[in-house]
Amino acid sequence: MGDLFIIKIGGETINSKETLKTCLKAIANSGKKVILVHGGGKKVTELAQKLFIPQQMVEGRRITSGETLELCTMVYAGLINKNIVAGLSAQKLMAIGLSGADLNCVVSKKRDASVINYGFVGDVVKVDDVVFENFIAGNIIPVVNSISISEEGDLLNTNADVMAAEIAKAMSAKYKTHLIYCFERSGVLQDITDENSVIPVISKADFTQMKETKQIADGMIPKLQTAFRALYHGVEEARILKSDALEQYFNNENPGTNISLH
Ligand SMILES: Nc1ncnc2c1ncn2[C@@H]1O[C@H](COP(=O)(O)OP(=O)(O)O)[C@@H](O)[C@H]1O
Ligand SMILES: CC(=O)N[C@@H](CCC(=O)OP(=O)(O)O)C(=O)O
Repeated sequence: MGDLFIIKIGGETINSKETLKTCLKAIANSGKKVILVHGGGKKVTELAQKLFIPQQMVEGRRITSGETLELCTMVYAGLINKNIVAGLSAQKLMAIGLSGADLNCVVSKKRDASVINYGFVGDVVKVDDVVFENFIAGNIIPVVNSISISEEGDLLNTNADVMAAEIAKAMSAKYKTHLIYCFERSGVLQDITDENSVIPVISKADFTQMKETKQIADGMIPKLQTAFRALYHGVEEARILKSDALEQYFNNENPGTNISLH
């Protein structure tokens, strides 16, 4: 079985031209098969502020009104997605930008509103592995944003970590999949104020305990939840690291935090 790297880049990475370029360069230099997944939540939050559209996040997930969904679609599936495709093109790589709606590649179901009403937020129910396989086989890097589509054809906002993990799960029947979350910190930190407190390996029990003590919070919650789920469903490796360290990762230097089922 060949290796496939599902690399997810988040808000801070996307907002910094330099960091984004470093990341894309590391992908190009690696010569590996890659699916790139991105969010961009911070850009949406910034723009929403300018447009006076109030925003609310619950455990790292955005409560998405109709107006916010429009903004998310414009930002994730438009500006950010095309910038990344252009950045890969600058590295002489062929890339195609995809939302879940394109070729119906990631189908989701609107979240049940009975406990918390998240609005137009979708949980992934189906990933079309053949669509991704065809691009990869043609040496084309799929660049997937966090807009998905429901069975009824409605666009929905999906957390980008969820998108990445679900794609990794779906591809693990054919590849040894590696789920790599790149973000702005050095890994999962024992103490959020201390960049040197990276936890090299985190287990489910550690996560549960650190969530309780609030040492792990906000956007780190979906990253770890989805990573454990992915490992449980056949993904070979899940790791959280600083975006600048992607090259070190490809050089087998084990930067950041390895997520372990045990
Ligand atoms: N223990 C922790 N270690 C590292 N980051 C943490 C931790 N707990 C909470 N976080 C927060 O999680 C954030 C990452 O989530 P998020 O902002 O959604 O990133 P991204 O946009 O890259 O997905 C970090 O910026 C940090 O503020
Ligand atoms: C439902 C939900 O929370 N969707 C996310 C999608 C973007 C995202 O996940 O962006 P980052 O990876 O940069 O955080 C949001 O709108 O913030």
